[in-house]
Amino acid sequence: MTTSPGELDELCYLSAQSMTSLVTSDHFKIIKKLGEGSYGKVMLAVHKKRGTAMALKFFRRRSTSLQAFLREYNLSLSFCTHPSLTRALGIFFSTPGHYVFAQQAGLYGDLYNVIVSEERVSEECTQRVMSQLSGAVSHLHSLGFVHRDIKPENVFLCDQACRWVKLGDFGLARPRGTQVRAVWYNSPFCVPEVENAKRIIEAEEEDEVEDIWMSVEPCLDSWALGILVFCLLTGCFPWEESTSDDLSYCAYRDWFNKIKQREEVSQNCEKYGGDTVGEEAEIEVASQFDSLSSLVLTLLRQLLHPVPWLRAGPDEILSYLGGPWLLKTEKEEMRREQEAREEAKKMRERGGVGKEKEILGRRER
Ligand SMILES: Nc1ncnc2c1ncn2[C@@H]1O[C@H](COP(=O)(O)OP(=O)(O)OP(=O)(O)O)[C@@H](O)[C@H]1O
Repeated sequence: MTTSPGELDELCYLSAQSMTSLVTSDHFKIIKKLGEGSYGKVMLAVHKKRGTAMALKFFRRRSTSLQAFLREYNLSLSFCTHPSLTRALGIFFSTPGHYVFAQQAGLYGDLYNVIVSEERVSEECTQRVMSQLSGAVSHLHSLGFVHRDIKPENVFLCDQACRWVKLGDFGLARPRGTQVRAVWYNSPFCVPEVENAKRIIEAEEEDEVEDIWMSVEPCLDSWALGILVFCLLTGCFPWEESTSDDLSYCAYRDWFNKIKQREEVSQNCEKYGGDTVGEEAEIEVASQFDSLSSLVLTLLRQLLHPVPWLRAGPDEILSYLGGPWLLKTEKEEMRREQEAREEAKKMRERGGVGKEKEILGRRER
């Protein structure tokens, strides 16, 4: 089923008729602030009659249009039915200063905190998160929407170990095919196809402004998922901005193009006969990807394809789960070996000699 923009507009029109004004404290006990954004803040609250905990999202009326508020609320309420999407709870109202709606609350912070607080998120945890996000984003895409703002701050945690995460913040989500002004911003999450918009910002100073328009397409989300995989595995960004001004991005793009060329040559050899290029020297990976396995590099080349219409969809991630995403460093190998030895020693001391070989064997596998 593909949702037409008209359906969401209709829901917004209907909900606008039943918007009520409330005094928040009459109905909710505010527990604490969960976070804030440019639009306002998000508070953890308990509904006084129902006793249930929920996130109340407050949008300043001064800076938020009613239409934008209702669009985010209705999208979250009616289309975010996947377990890894943050769903609205059917409660929305206004106060003199804010528009407010209630949403499922993630009680364990967001993915940004996980990335900055841990030296490195384990590959198991990365894969757990990415498999859930793959499903959530595919679900949104199947309904005809593109999220357009996937980043660690918008992935909320329902437990400490990221066994259940939820993508939230649908403020920028739009139906596929919507024409929007291309806006460049200084972040690796910003796709390379808006690089021209950066030139516009530069030209603005000289008053030569002509807007560039682009179509909202699912490949915007694929790019963000690729960047997120990299952030989780390495704890840092692959580059500062996805433009020709950024040396690290250029190094990635050069590596990408070399691999592509070699693949094309070898496909032609297979098709038309001739020498294969298997014995050629290995193409050196851009240095920021040094610690990643060839498996995850192949996935990243699909998601972070510089040409938007050749980018893979979010469901591509599923084909790469289960295998290694990180190269094992010598140090890690030694740590594992040491752990196995200690575990085996403990077993010996407890008299479980038979198990010792099993442990060492299991570790070596
Ligand atoms: N449903 C929720 N459950 C738990 N925490 C939430 C929830 N919604 C938002 N938060 C927290 O509040 C923060 C800000 O909310 P939100 O993601 O909606 O705005 P933002 O994208 O950071 O703001 P901006 O609009 O400026 O980009 C989040 O990073 C998260 O930590």
